[in-house]
Amino acid sequence: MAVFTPVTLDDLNQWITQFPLGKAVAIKGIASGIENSNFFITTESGEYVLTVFEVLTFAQLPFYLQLMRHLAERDVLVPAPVANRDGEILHTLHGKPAAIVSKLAGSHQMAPQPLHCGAVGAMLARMHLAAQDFPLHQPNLRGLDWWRTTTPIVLPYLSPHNRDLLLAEMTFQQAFAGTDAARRLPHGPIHADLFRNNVMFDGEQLTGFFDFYFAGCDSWLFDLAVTVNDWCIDLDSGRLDVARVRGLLDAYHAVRPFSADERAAWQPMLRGAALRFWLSRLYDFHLPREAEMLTPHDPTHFERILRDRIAHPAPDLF
Ligand SMILES: Nc1ncnc2c1ncn2[C@@H]1O[C@H](COP(=O)(O)OP(=O)(O)O)[C@@H](O)[C@H]1O
Ligand SMILES: N[C@@H](CCOP(=O)(O)O)C(=O)O
Repeated sequence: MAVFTPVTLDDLNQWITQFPLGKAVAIKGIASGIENSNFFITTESGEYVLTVFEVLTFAQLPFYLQLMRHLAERDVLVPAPVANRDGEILHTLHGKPAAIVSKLAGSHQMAPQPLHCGAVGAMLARMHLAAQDFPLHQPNLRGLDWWRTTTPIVLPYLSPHNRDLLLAEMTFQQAFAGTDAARRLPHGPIHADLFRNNVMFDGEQLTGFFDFYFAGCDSWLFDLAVTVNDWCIDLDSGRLDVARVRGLLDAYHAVRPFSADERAAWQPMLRGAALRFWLSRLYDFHLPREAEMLTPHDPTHFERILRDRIAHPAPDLF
């Protein structure tokens, strides 16, 4: 379980008086997160999610919370931040930034079919379009600059075989980022972590995207590559499942058609998206933070995906 900052029902009841939510009746730590301390809370007015932010700062958080509010107001299915009586959505709990958001119905779809992938692709395209006029800017904090900083930190922990892979892929990605096609890619606010465990489904109905705390401005295609690398693969091998890839890409394309530049950038982008999570998992695995209980994600999963994307071309964008 990853609860870095414990919050008791008494703590919560003293704090929640500033919200129009009534008295808190239950609080339960959520085991599955790895970045923040998350809790399901029940109040007299319903069920919500409380997040105490462990890494992101007061200065960075308005981007994420305002983005969620912006999207929710435009009928993109995301948790809506709850404002206190002064209209504020970013708060302080135990000296750390904290927020309450609405709880999405349903559960994760961990065995997605092409139909589920289509629902995710269509909602992702709607999200990209709806965020176009979002006025705040923050870079993708897990983008190329972060890859450059993190590579030398994790390198000493790697086998020679993996060291070669990481260095070669960094060279490839930096060259790709310098091309005109890469610079021309349409971009804007992206989710940047849209894995199966960050989407809720109620049966076959998508009920929402959540966990926007890796969001930032980057190419829309990068967001798509992150999503395809999780939703459309066989989890054991990391290989792409063509029917699910087609379901996701075709549904996205129907809402927001791809450009020729995006088609040209698709294969490098899938590799870059695999590299990003290989790096973060390597970092978390070899340099873990203290937590009450913490289960780091397996880095070899994304090493396999990266090797596969290098060895086998993915289905074309359209
Ligand atoms: N708004 C929400 N509605 C419903 N469940 C949520 C919501 N936010 C988080 N959760 C639940 O909490 C779990 C952990 O949240 P997550 O945002 O992934 O944590 P972290 O940011 O620490 O990685 C999710 O897998 C989900 O089950
Ligand atoms: N999706 C990332 C890690 C982010 O954790 P999350 O639980 O907040 O999605 C990964 O799988 O490495």
